Amino acid sequence: MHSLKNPYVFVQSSRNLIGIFSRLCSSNAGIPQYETLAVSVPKKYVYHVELNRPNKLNTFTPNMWKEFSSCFSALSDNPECRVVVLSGQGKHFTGGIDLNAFVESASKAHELSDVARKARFLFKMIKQYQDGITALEECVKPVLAVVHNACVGAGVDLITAADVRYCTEEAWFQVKEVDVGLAADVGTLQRLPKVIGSASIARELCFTARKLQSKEALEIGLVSKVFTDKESAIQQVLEVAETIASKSPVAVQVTKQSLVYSQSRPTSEGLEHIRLMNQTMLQSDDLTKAAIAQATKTKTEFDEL
Ligand SMILES: CC/C=C\C=C\CC(=O)SCCNC(=O)CCNC(=O)[C@H](O)C(C)(C)COP(=O)(O)OP(=O)(O)OC[C@H]1O[C@@H](n2cnc3c(N)ncnc32)[C@H](O)[C@@H]1OP(=O)(O)O
Repeated sequence: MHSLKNPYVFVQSSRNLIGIFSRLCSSNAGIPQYETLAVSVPKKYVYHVELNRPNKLNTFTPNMWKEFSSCFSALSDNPECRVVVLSGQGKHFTGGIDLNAFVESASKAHELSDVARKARFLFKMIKQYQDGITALEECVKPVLAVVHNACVGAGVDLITAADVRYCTEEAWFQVKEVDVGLAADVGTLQRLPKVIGSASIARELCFTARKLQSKEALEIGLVSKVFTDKESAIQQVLEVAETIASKSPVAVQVTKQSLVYSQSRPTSEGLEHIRLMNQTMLQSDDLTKAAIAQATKTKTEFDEL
């Protein structure tokens, strides 16, 4: 039926067109665009997310926390994305939270007259910031972080929520929060001890806010590898990402989900979780395809997930 003769059809098709048009405007050939993050696709199935406030040392603004949530949630759902490489543009990986923006946001709480209202305001703000970091952990695709130069404060919160960390020789890390009068509250205190497997070193780093150089970061297991410079780091980490992307997305994504689920739970609960996952996933075509490819020493392609 001609849409002009039927107002309902006309309204619906206009809405569809507006939806398509606004999606086209907000994306670059299907790649979502953000104000504080630059997203590109350097290899098939490999997405590269860069902190993109180089003139401000990639410091975190209120919008950046929100964009972490939207970006990593979108990548988690995007079947064309199998692995994410995370790095920073400009001189440093990140100088941590934008202290000017932070003071401005926190001072809004002081404008409220009552302690309960102030507390509720700050509770919501901290939750939103926490959600931005947790989005990396909740993204079912592996996130490989590449740190160059400074990774301060919120930067450590961010990378400890990633799956694998790499850095350059000049990189350094600092759990800076106590120096700015804060107990870190968006993930470092919870994740760093698990990531490095040493409560003693984690506590020392958090209490003293001392700088941790790349060599020591490698020794304590904060990073998997140290590269000479950023360019070679990105190039080689993209190759790691490509290897991961060539494998069954079912196998890789369920592996991440099981690792994340199990990291803070008893082994028996982790085993039950993977049992429940694999009662379904073992029926996937990927298992047969991968097994045949292994047995016949051939390559195979897996459908998008
Ligand atoms: C609810 C709370 C949630 C999360 C909380 C997170 C807490 C944190 O992130 S704590 C850590 C906060 N960050 C800092 O304390 C970093 C302090 N800065 C530095 O250590 C250094 O500036 C540097 C990042 C190592 C960079 O050094 P360098 O390359 O030598 O540049 P500078 O000359 O020092 O700085 C250039 C310019 O940037 C300004 N600046 C630096 N860091 C920040 C920041 N975090 N926020 C705002 N502005 C920052 C610095 O003041 C300089 O400004 P000029 O106007 O050019 O002087």
